[in-house]
Amino acid sequence: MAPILSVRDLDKTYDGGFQALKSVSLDIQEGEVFALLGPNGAGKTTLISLICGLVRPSSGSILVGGHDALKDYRAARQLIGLVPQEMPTAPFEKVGDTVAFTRGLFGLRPDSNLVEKILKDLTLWDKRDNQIMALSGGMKRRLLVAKALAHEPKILFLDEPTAGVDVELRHDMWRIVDSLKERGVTIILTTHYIEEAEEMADRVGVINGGEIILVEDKSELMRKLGRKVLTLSLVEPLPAVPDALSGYNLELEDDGSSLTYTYDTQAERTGITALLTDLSTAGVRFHDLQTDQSSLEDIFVDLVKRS
Ligand SMILES: Nc1ncnc2c1ncn2[C@@H]1O[C@H](COP(=O)(O)OP(=O)(O)OP(=O)(O)O)[C@@H](O)[C@H]1O
Repeated sequence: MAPILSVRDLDKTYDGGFQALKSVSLDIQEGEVFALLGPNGAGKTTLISLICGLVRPSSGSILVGGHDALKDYRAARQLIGLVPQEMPTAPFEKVGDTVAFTRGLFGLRPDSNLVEKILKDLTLWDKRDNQIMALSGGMKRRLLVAKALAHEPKILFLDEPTAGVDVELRHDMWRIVDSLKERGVTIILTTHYIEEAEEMADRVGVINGGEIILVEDKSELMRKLGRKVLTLSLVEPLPAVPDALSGYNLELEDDGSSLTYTYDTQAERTGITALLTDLSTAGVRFHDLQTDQSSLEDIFVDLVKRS
């Protein structure tokens, strides 16, 4: 199936001469949740702004649902909902009105049933007659989602949806994303929270210095994440790994005083029980042991450093 969003060789150099994006290519499939991770200034907002038509690319192409985002801007933009980080609307406007108005901006007929449904889904229905300024921070975040959904987009961009919010609202937002995904909405979110990508994404992309340095299925990343290291502090240092233990993925460290065993937590058998038995048979004694797990965060930090 053709991707719902296709970005090719996208470059963006801002007026001052700063190159914020370098030859970015990315395909997003319909219905997937894609998390774009990157440190501050990596180019995440620039990429979203280009796709949403808020900023013009220096070169490259963007196809949204088959429409050229530059030549056929209106058709492309109609398919996109954008949830920005900040509330840009007037504080005196009423919650229900602002959602209805946003729909109108896309040239669509008023649809009070749809507005009601969106507000109910986002638990804002009770607040429909409140002014925006009377909403809590969490409600304002939900209103941003409601506004972005008012024209029934097929693709929803969430720019840092849970930056600076409490745990409860973060989980709320995850549930909202889940229910949108169930309805077939394609979701692209930027986040600094690796945990968020782990929780929600089908695929993860990492951007750094304006370049996409990795795009991978989350399950594949989780497989890497599943690596664990068992470190045994030995009673007597060893000059080499005993031959009897050569079948294990073992390494000697700290001048032979610790032995590390790397294993896959997702594997059916970790091999730990057998290893401990074989260590005992080989007369290798230890006085302490610990396990460490590489997190997606470690992988991310490592990738960004290397690039
Ligand atoms: N209008 C602009 N003019 C010049 N440079 C800009 C402009 N907008 C962004 N930049 C620069 O482009 C780079 C990428 O910025 P961008 O906002 O896309 O990063 P980001 O990944 O979204 O960062 P953050 O996580 O901090 O939001 C930064 O170095 C930024 O200073």
